[in-house]
Amino acid sequence: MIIQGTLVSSSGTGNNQIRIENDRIVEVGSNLGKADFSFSEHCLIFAGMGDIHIHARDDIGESQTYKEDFCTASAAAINGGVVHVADMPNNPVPPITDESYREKVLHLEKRNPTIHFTLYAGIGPGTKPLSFAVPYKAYMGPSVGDLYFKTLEQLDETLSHYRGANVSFHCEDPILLEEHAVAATHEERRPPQCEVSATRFALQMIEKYDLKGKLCHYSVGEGLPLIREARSRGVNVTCEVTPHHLYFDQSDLTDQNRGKMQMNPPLRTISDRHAMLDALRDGTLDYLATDHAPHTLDENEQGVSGQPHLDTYGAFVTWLILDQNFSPQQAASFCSENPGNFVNPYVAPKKFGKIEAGYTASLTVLNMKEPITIQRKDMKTKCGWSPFEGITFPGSVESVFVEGQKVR
Ligand SMILES: O=C1C[C@@H](C(=O)O)NC(=O)N1
Repeated sequence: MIIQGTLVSSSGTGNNQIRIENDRIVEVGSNLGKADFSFSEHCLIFAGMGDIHIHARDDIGESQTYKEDFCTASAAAINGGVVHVADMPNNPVPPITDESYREKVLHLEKRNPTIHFTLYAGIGPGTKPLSFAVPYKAYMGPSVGDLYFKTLEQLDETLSHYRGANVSFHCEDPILLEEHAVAATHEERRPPQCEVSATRFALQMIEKYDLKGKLCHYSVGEGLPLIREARSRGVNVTCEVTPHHLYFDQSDLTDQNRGKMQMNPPLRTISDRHAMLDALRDGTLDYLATDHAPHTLDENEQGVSGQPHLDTYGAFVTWLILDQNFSPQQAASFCSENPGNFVNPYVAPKKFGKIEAGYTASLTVLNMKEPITIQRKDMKTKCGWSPFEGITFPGSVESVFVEGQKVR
């Protein structure tokens, strides 16, 4: 199969052709032959985009498949132009923290979703590393589910067994969360200092135990200098940012939308939001990762935290490029290459993130001249709603290729 159009990588953009055999890219060049699919100059072709922080809620124990499952998450991802995801372990009973991880992999294989899922294993009080390499997730304090630490000392003790591991941190300090538990609003119960304090501690842990660290859904401007400083000393840390922390802030909150707009960490100030946009531009933040957290609208109204975002990933990227002055090359870094680099140690023989010979033939094609108004009826996520309903993004997903197949 030959695909032709404007190819985007982190280093440049140009009209070119891609030759695909089975599920692999075998050649990129200008004269490969007659194209099977040719995309207009309004379209940008990216290496398949990856969302490395999602909650598919589908597990071997008590899962919550009334909200989502691997197949509906996969359909939502394709709708949003996402070709691989990494799934979080905070499902109810028991969250996967041990060798039962293998059973979850078998369960996933049985479901047979179209796109690739990388699975995180949880780290909780007293857990030990698995006997094979996986990415881990540590909830520093309570969020959704029971997998979390009550004190940072407990986290330190547990992490001492995970030397050298790949650990993603949910940065909210449990003691400070406790201290603010009686405040009036969700934002006040989870104030910025919870995240800043947890950031400081996570960075110490990453350095102390030589971890490959990642900070999840980063939201506070005040924490960014800590991350930059740690990196300048060689601390191995990368960071995610979500669409909600880039698009919404506390000035968007109304009495009517508080339920839908509740998540952990919460929406911050407008200056935090601008700091996140700037930090994504300057490379302090490495991944557009959604924290796709499907709950039913009723649950959100009752105070459950999290928003679904997979369906709207690609359209949101067109907003970053066309309305927020990100270059397509920057988007290729934080949507395709960096997520690919994160999962590639775990997905062999697949290889995500670039349009180059040897990589998996998964592509995301965005149409930069075809605006889309987000509507509930178009969502594929099982929870069936989007925080962006009624909002028009300036472009949309034109086409998606997953491992050599055109799926959209
Ligand atoms: O950390 C998290 C977890 C997520 C969920 O629903 O699992 N929802 C959130 O808002 N934040």
